[in-house]
Amino acid sequence: MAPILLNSMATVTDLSQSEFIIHEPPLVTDQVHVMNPHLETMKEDILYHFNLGTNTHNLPEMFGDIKFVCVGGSANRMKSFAQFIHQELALSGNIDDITDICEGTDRYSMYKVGPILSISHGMGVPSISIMLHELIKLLHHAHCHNVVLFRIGTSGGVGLAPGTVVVTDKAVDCFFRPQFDQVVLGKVIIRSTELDEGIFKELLQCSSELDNCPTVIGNTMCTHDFYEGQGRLDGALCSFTTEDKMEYLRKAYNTGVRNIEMESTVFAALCRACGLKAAVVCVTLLNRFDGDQISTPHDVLVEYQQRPQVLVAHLIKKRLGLII
Ligand SMILES: O=P(O)(O)O[C@H]1O[C@H](CO)[C@@H](O)[C@H]1O
Ligand SMILES: O=c1cc[nH]c(=O)[nH]1
Repeated sequence: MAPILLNSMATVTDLSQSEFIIHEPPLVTDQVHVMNPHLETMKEDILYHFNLGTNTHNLPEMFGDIKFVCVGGSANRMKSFAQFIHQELALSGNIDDITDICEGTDRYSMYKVGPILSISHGMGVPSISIMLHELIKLLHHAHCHNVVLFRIGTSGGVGLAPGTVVVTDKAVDCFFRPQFDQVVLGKVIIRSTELDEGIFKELLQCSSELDNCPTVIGNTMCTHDFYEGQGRLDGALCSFTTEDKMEYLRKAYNTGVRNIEMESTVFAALCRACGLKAAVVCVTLLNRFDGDQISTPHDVLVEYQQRPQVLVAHLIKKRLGLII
């Protein structure tokens, strides 16, 4: 059956017309678009996994000034990013006083430093997807505008030296398609994963102003698994040969894929569908043509993980007029 186009305000009845529905996003504007008419009828919205809510918290007062949101898998990374950006912006106060806004739940951690929100999202599409639904509603309830989102993460490199930062051009699925498929009421909704060209070019320019931050623009493949799903030979299961793996990686490389991680497609799709500008900035921990195990010493991995943070912090400081 041919795909049909679904605009953002289509009703559920439209879903019965096709197995495959391509979701048309709104134009990116300065507003956060929540694409859900049901929200307007709710007396209260409980952001359960953040332990926040519209009746229990003054979201505009708490978050109304947010301009940048940085997300990454690990709670510790996002805490250190909050402390790092606090120092970079030379804000007053002690970095040890930056507390987890979501401390009432252990699902995600959230830190606010001036106009920057730093949030952990766990591993994989379902985990970041839940976080993003609540984050986008939070930004909406807080009346935020002109917000840019960054995923600052780690990845496996495809034909790149370990430690290279990849700024994502297109987030692609494991068939190398720039799309995210969401099953809704038993039907597949296809959403575009195109990212904002302006921001990834700005990030590339920022990288050229930094020492020790080798950066390329490339496609990022998002998988639903770290082991077999990323063509690793070292999982508890493996159903393919070394040659099969190499052929898949070569195919990926030839379509423009330069790194592999586990959240970029849904991140790009949800941000785009809600009119938010976004960028994916992930460092490579290894070159997958050379192996599967991450055997790099811990201190080197820590330094690699800081590269996306340094790059995004540089862009934020430029945008805030703190450096020219
Ligand atoms: O570095 P983070 O953000 O955790 O992301 C990457 O690392 C995890 C796998 O180790 C996956 O979630 C992958 O996307
Ligand atoms: O190979 C890697 C490394 C980090 N994260 C991934 O998803 N894959």
